[in-house]
Amino acid sequence: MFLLDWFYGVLASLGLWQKEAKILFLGLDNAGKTTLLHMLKDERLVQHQPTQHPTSEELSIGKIKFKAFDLGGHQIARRVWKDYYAKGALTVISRFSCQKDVIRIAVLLPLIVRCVVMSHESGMRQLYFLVAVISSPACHWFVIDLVVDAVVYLVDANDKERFAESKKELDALLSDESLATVPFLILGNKIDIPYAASEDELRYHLGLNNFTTGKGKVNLVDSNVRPLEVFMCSIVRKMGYGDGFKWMSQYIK
Ligand SMILES: Nc1nc2c(ncn2[C@@H]2O[C@H](COP(=O)(O)OP(=O)(O)OP(=O)(O)O)[C@@H](O)[C@H]2O)c(=O)[nH]1
Ligand SMILES: [Mg+2]
Repeated sequence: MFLLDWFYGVLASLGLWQKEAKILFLGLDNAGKTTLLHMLKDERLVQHQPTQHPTSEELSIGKIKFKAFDLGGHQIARRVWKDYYAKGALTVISRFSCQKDVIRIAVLLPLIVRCVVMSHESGMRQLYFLVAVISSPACHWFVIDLVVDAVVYLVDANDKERFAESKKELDALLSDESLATVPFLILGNKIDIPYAASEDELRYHLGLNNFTTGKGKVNLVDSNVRPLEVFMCSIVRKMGYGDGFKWMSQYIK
């Protein structure tokens, strides 16, 4: 009971109680994604090796579900980010999940042919997923689970030399059609370090001055505007990210 109360308390304090949120943790290597995930999971500060392979953490008690995908931030790992939010083929697969196998294959076959014809890398990635889905029901459910509710994008606010690199990756995510309506929480991490950038500085360097949608309760339902805000935080000091998650939770359906 103690565990349940504690867990409820953590999620409620982050505004995620009774929500089924699937959240991607993205950002350059060394930004603090894994540290944050484990802080959310068991409030412990753990020193991690750089993440080599995508991992996910799912916690579920009663109606509470919270699933976070921690995708590594180093250059090779960034190549798979898209696999976790791309729509298109993956969405089609999920639509036909409940049908009989024969219908599924009839629908998927033309897609497979299309993937083979597409010679570039993304065609091969889609092909890989299609084959995995057909051959394994488990894989299939894994793919369905990848519809994203929100992106938490972490930036090391102390690593000013990499702001441009971080902006480049962020811009690519923000301009991706698949994420057009997905809320973005930008966390400027490591403000416990004295020379870390200020919030204004970070906004400026990430080119977000005209794109943030406001802290607090801002109704964007009819506006066609994607929720996006910057919050500064220190994960090691357990400060700042709670406000960010509360802000984000109002936009998770
Ligand atoms: N000073 C300070 N260091 C932090 C903070 N959060 C994380 N770190 C440190 O930053 C380093 C990288 O953290 P990780 O969580 O491994 O970073 P990551 O984003 O998962 O990196 P990749 O797995 O390589 O993509 C670790 O040494 C952490 O201890 C913070 O709030 N303040
Ligand atoms: Mg990591």
